[in-house]
Amino acid sequence: MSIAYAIERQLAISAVRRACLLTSSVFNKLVKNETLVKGDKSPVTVADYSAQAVISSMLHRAYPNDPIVGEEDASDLRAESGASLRNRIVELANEALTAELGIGDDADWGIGPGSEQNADEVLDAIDRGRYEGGRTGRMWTIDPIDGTKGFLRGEQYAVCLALIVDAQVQLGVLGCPNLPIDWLKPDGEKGCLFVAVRGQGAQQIKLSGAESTRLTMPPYTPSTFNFLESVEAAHSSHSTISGISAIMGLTEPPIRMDSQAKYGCLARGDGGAYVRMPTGAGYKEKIWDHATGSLLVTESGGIITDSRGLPLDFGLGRTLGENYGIIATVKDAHGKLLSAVQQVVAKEEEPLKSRA
Ligand SMILES: Nc1ncnc2c1ncn2[C@@H]1O[C@H](COP(=O)(O)O)[C@@H](OP(=O)(O)O)[C@H]1O
Ligand SMILES: [Mg+2]
Ligand SMILES: [Mg+2]
Ligand SMILES: [Mg+2]
Repeated sequence: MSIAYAIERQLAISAVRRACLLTSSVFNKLVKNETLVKGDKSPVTVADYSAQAVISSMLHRAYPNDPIVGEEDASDLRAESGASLRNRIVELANEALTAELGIGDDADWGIGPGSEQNADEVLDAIDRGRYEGGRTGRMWTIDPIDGTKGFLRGEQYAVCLALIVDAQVQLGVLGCPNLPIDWLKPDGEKGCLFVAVRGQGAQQIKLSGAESTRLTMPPYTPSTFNFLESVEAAHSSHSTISGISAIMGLTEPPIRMDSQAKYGCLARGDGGAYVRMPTGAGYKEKIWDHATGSLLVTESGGIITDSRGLPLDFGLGRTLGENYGIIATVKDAHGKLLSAVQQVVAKEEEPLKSRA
């Protein structure tokens, strides 16, 4: 009997691993003019673009009909003003696609020496991520660097890839080059891959090789329970989370970390819950920021919902639509956490209501 998504899993691990090698090598060489500011004021670097090109090219060679929802697009690079950035991205993508890795599960996906692409092919690979998403069919979603701000600070970031079929995440791979393999040894080996397949559990694999560990969240223990939250206060309200912590009577401070590395840490028990609460009206969470992480949560013994207790809906397009907030934790803590979240939200809404 064949195991569901076995080929896709191997391909996804291989693609994320190559993209991680690219991003970590770029970090050491990044120069000032290799970062752009996008329309929404967020940063994007040559590493984001070239990592998306690498993953998208590998997916396309194996599954040419699968659409891709990718965070980045190549419009700024096609302009004349983008020429030097474009050349650098083509060079980086080709370096990553043609490298010989020599790691066991990096099977031959039609890449390796001799598989260079020209500039048009690289830009087209990036632009294959323009798919609008939706309720039916197969699609991949890529966040080539999640936590670009963390990446630029030399802190945590994640390369994220997920396969969604009929609005359900079936497979997710997260690459975290700067994350210690063992949280208790912060100066030890860094570089983790987190992998989950629906119904098949979640694992951590070393970025440097094949060694893997199965992940299970520990049971709820109030004395040690703590939150994982964004570093960027603009992405998730720190004050709401401290209110939730007070209601639950928790004493441990939150761990601040950029990117979906938070989901990887949650799945392996480094942190009790990942809570993300909106800071202002209007921002819609993107599917590539949560697809992989949500499967890591459910496959390691957790539950993930929005702040009203509703499941995240990956069938609405490129965003999670009106989902409000993200609440992810081990099964036996989710009810308590959700009730604390709702109390804080109600309290925060009181002054608004009395003014109305
Ligand atoms: N106002 C906002 N509210 C919530 N998330 C936001 C936001 N502005 C940007 N983001 C998202 O937050 C992600 C980083 O999450 P975190 O804060 O957990 O590290 C960004 O991913 P990118 O870095 O891929 O652009 C971006 O998609
Ligand atoms: Mg971004
Ligand atoms: Mg992101
Ligand atoms: Mg990103």
